[in-house]
Amino acid sequence: MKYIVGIGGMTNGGKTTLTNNLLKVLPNCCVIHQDDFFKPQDQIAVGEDGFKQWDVLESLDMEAMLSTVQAWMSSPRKFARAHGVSVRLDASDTHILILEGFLLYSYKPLVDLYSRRYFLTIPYEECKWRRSKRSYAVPDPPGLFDGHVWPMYQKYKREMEANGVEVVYLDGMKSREELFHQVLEDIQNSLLNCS
Ligand SMILES: Nc1ncnc2c1ncn2[C@@H]1O[C@H](COP(=O)(O)OP(=O)(O)OP(=O)(O)O)[C@@H](O)[C@H]1O
Ligand SMILES: NC(=O)c1ccc[n+]([C@@H]2O[C@H](CO)[C@@H](O)[C@H]2O)c1
Ligand SMILES: [Mg+2]
Repeated sequence: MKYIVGIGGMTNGGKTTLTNNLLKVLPNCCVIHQDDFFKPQDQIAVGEDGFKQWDVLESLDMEAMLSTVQAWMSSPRKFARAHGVSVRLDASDTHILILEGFLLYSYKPLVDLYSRRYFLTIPYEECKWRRSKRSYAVPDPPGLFDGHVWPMYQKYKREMEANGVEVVYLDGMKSREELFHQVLEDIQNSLLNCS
């Protein structure tokens, strides 16, 4: 069985942390990070607001991300081997793929491929605080969070809800451990229901 999990949601919600914890324990589990598909800086549009528009879908090479997902779908075993993931030879033959990123549910060709879509959220103040402590490959210019990051987050979330995309909301204020156990248990239950 092939099982695709989305760990999506807002910037600094804890997506990468949760994903890395799940990867340590889930068998036959590969990962694709959406952040690896950002276009080069010179291809990022500058908005009327003067900010580079990093937080829009057009700043990501989603076709390339989709191709990578399709490569996993056509042969999870080969994909795992190529990415250094050890494959267990047990009877169930379940293969899991985690897609991790901030705009997972806004690109139509991917939306229906998920078996389960998680969406991490934290309050505005916490998000702004966590983000201010981070250093990205391209540092945030002053005002980017309120001028671009937060409004784009709200816009895409509104669209996702309007489109009726079903997600499991996760409270990113819970501890790392609690989130890990909650999601692991949920994935295990959902896998049992699928098989
Ligand atoms: N459950 C948690 N409670 C408190 N802090 C957390 C929790 N999970 C992650 N963090 C911290 O919050 C910050 C963001 O975490 P992480 O990088 O996992 O988020 P992300 O959603 O992947 O963010 P990005 O938008 O940069 O991809 C990090 O400093 C991390 O250590
Ligand atoms: N990874 C990058 O190239 C990059 C560059 C500039 C900004 N970002 C930020 O990453 C977040 C998603 O994880 C988004 O909010 C981007 O602003 C990433
Ligand atoms: Mg991350």
